[in-house]
Amino acid sequence: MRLSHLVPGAPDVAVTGFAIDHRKVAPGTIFGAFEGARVNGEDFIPAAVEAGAVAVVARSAARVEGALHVRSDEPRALFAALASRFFAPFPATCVAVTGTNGKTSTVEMTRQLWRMAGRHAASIGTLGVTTADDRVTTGLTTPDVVTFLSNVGGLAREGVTHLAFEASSHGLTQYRTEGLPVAAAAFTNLSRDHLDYHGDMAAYFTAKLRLFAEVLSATGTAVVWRDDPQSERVVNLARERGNRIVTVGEHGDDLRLVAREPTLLGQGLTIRAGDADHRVTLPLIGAYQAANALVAAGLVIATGGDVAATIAGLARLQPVRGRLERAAITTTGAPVYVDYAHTPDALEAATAALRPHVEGRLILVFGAGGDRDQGKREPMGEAAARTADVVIVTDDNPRGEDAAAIRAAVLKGAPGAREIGDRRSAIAAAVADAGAGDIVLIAGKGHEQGQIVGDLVLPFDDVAVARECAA
Ligand SMILES: CC(=O)N[C@H]1[C@@H](OP(=O)(O)OP(=O)(O)OC[C@H]2O[C@@H](n3ccc(=O)[nH]c3=O)[C@H](O)[C@@H]2O)O[C@H](CO)[C@@H](O)[C@@H]1O[C@H](C)C(=O)N[C@@H](C)C(=O)N[C@H](CCC(=O)O)C(=O)O
Ligand SMILES: Nc1ncnc2c1ncn2[C@@H]1O[C@H](COP(=O)(O)OP(=O)(O)OP(=O)(O)O)[C@@H](O)[C@H]1O
Ligand SMILES: N[C@H](CCC[C@H](N)C(=O)O)C(=O)O
Ligand SMILES: [Mg+2]
Repeated sequence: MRLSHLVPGAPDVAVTGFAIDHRKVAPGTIFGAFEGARVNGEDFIPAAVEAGAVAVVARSAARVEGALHVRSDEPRALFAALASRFFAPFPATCVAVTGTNGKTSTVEMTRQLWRMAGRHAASIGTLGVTTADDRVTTGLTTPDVVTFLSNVGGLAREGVTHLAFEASSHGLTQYRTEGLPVAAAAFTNLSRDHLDYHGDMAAYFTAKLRLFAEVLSATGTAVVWRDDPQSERVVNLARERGNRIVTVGEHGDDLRLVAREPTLLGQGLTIRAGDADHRVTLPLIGAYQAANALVAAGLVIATGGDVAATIAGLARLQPVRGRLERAAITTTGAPVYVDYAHTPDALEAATAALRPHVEGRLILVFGAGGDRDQGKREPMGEAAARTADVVIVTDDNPRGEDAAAIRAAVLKGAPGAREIGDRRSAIAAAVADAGAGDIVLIAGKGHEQGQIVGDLVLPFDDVAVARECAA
């Protein structure tokens, strides 16, 4: 590709790639220099030019010498638009999911439902880039724009026609997922998280709404979990923009959840679509998993899927890694579940999912991550104390913070809880304590494979540790 094709009036030189990190610049690269939360990318412009950048996308105020300065008031947006032309073509049908909780589950279920319908489908999110036969992790829920667009282009080259991806609030604020046509966008729910980055709930919600205000195609469909109090704003925004709207949930118009009865291994759902009631057994427990399954079905139907076949497909959904995953049974017969709940709302959802199955006590092991929203810690403790019978507060990725201080903040909300900092010891104590009729829930890390302490990632897998402790 030639620079002059991307930027009118630019020199006719070859463009070999895109980078937002000066350390990844090679001769022929277009460098995006952005002001970040930690450092100012504009400081690396001279180094990028030195490494061979042919153009730099940056604010007008930035200084660029020795390469073309492509100016923009919103350089991240312009950079994404140029990069998308370089990495295209993309899968014909792309859909995105935002919301505080449920993004990973929903994109994974969407991918599975498409596959059942014979589509060549993939998902991108916290679990990585997932196709029918492969999964590669990227480290972030929504990878940086270059990683994202190059992966999406790569999937299209492999023959993927249907892509569901997670749009995190960080990703939306930083224009990480721009430049490809988004046929449908889903909203799962809104509750407290990430206020360290966004400041307050209003700014956090505005970041999420960008998906509907700017990223979703003008001709696309908004798929909305209607039981969330904040869904009104999403519906109004979509209406103002003239998007088609598909609402799902007990208050949904298009896929109405009429009844939900927990069974031993799942739940029976009655879903009203149009005039017809469809009954299906979802092989997953918990209201939250039913919610995500309905949003996924909404996305598939919004992009042309058959209504009856899509709903019937819910009966064959496979569990999502690390989301209410049954890891082990203790020697006393107590099931041990692993879940990725890392917000107050998610802890409520995960404990509520298990409660109908508890005959004795619900024993909850969890902590809160370091270098993340400090204000969610006490509410997480409160949610735990309110919904579980026995609470053990432990460590979850302390990162750069003092682990004991994080636990103390959580314990403020759960004064009666036990404190066992070492996560393996905490899991061992819960497993040892569990008797017949009890259930153990280990929350916060789900699929994660490491405990981040300082700059180190120490190998750690809740499922594996639960199995070792239960053996
Ligand atoms: C807070 C946040 O979102 N940070 C991410 C973001 O940083 P930023 O744009 O603010 O960048 P910065 O580090 O200040 O640097 C500014 C610019 O200078 C560049 N740079 C920086 C250093 C250098 O030597 N050379 C250089 O060119 C950077 O590439 C960047 O473009 O862009 C960086 C480059 O892509 C990411 O690595 C970084 O993720 C950090 C590691 C992170 O922990 N992010 C988490 C919080 C995150 O994004 N989480 C979300 C939400 C999770 C969820 O709830 O689902 C996610 O989508 O994963
Ligand atoms: N629809 C939902 N409503 C409430 N809680 C949910 C819902 N879906 C998932 N959860 C809770 O949130 C946890 C994380 O779910 P999931 O990974 O699907 O969300 P996510 O939005 O991708 O999270 P992240 O922000 O980390 O990427 C689950 O393990 C569960 O405890
Ligand atoms: N996407 C979330 C994941 C949190 C997972 C939890 N284990 C933690 O480290 O807090 C975040 O980056 O805030
Ligand atoms: Mg996720």
